Amino acid sequence: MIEIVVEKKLKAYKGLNTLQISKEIPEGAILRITGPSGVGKTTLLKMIAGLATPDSGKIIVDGIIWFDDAKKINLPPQQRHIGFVFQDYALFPNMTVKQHLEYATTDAEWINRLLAIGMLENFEEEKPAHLSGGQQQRLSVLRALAIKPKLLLMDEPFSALDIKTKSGLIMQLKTLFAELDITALIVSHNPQELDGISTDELDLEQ
Ligand SMILES: Nc1ncnc2c1ncn2[C@@H]1O[C@H](COP(=O)(O)OP(=O)(O)OP(=O)(O)O)[C@@H](O)[C@H]1O
Repeated sequence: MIEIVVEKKLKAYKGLNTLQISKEIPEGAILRITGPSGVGKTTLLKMIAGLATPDSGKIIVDGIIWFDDAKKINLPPQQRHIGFVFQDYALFPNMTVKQHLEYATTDAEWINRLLAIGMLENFEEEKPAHLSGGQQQRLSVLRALAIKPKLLLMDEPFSALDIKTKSGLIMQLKTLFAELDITALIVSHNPQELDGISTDELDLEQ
């Protein structure tokens, strides 16, 4: 169970906007996060990952306090064991596809399974510059999964994929999430994209 009650002032088109979130997310949930551009979807994921700091509130995951401003607790990102798929992929330019995954895990069998899920088996020696946008995006998803996170944060993770590739990948992820007990928070603009996989929705209004 993830309990989030946070506030953060964000720069807005006109002045400041306060992002207010209050949400309980059960273990194993697949939460779709929606809302207009600039409302704070990425900022929410970053606050959960420990990459941005709320102005006030609490983030409690499985009974462990990750953030509590009153108690002055703010767990560093590396202690949160989160998988993060960044909107801009954030790949390492000098690492091959395989090295991205080896950086996260030493389990060769797991790496091979991930490469198959991402349809990147024939590209394992390539660096990001030699991959298509969709291949780069799939690599960023695989890298986030490589550590077998209990919590996976994905920021528009399918935006560069064609419909067929996307639905194939989503179905494989659904199986994997259940197998690994992953709770996933997915920012998605496309209304139909997560049909049949998402279990809950958080709509951030402006
Ligand atoms: N650390 C920060 N402190 C204050 N404001 C911030 C911070 N980080 C981002 N912002 C501002 O908060 C707003 C929300 O940004 P964010 O990237 O979270 O939006 P988003 O909902 O993910 O948008 P998009 O759908 O366009 O990706 C932006 O106006 C941004 O400039």
